[in-house]
Amino acid sequence: MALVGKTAVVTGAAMGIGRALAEILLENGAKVALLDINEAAAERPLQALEQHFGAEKTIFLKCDVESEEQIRAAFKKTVEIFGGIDILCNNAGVLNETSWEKTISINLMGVIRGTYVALEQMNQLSGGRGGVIINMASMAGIGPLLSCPSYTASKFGVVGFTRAMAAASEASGYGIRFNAVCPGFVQTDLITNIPVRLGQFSNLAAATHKLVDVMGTIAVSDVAAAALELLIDDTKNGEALLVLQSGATYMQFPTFNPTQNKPL
Ligand SMILES: NC(=O)C1=CN([C@@H]2O[C@H](COP(=O)(O)OP(=O)(O)OC[C@H]3O[C@@H](n4cnc5c(N)ncnc54)[C@H](O)[C@@H]3O)[C@@H](O)[C@H]2O)C=CC1
Ligand SMILES: CCCCCC(=O)CC\C=C/C=C/C=C/[C@@H](O)[C@@H](O)CCCC(=O)O
Repeated sequence: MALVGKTAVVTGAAMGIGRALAEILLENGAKVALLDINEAAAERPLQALEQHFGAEKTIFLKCDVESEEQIRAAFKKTVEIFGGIDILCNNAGVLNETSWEKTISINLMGVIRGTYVALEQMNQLSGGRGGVIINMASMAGIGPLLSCPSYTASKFGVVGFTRAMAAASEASGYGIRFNAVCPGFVQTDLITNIPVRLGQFSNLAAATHKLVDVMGTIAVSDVAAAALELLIDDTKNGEALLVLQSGATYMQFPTFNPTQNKPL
């Protein structure tokens, strides 16, 4: 899908990966609604984006992805201003093993909430224009990260939800592609103060730091470039794209043959 003239919504867009997603969308000609719970953090980046791409190309909307009401209001405003929604990047996320219910509510339920509300605007079966939904998962959505079981569960959930929605959309004719991005460690605030974020698993902080050292970190622009590939390539649906220092790789998952009741 060519991005020129399209409208995108990015959650968690005030900083980190979300901000980079907004930037690459704008660079490729899309209009972007930046949603975030943290209005103050969005102020400067928004000004910079407005200066660079034009104030008419961006809008900031304060939105907590834990609230279906706030998501619906933000999407409604986006449609009023930009005329529709073609792209949703469900990116907002936290790492907080102490508040594990909040971690699931933001990282997994936030993706599901955002997707279901977006369907009301995007689904071709209900008058929408179709489009693409990108869900920000993690490498921890493919293989478990020992120090953060709840975060891992949330990201496994995001990958599973994305693959199931891709199949549902294809079978039903929503006209929407669904893909997940699965980065390794990325240089953002989320990987600072790791022991505090790990809560009862803080004893495993050293093992996690060692993993960061071994794997290295990637830049937010690497993640945005991988997401761009999934946005523009119309053949990609139900993919989980692993993004590491060595490059991006499409994950292969085991398939199951129900007639033989065994893996293929
Ligand atoms: N940094 C990393 O190493 C990796 C991050 N990810 C994922 O990428 C996504 C973005 O993370 P980063 O940019 O690294 O984190 P970050 O902490 O730099 O940015 C997260 C953004 O989400 C916003 N946010 C948090 N809770 C929210 C809520 N309830 N509603 C709306 N916005 C909310 C924050 O205000 C912030 O602007 C997350 O889903 C994270 O799990 C995935 C793999 C690796
Ligand atoms: C402090 C954690 C930040 C989490 C932010 C992320 O989403 C980054 C995830 C990055 C890497 C995940 C790696 C998972 C690897 C496992 O599947 C396994 O291959 C490694 C097992 C060893 C271990 O868990 O230490």
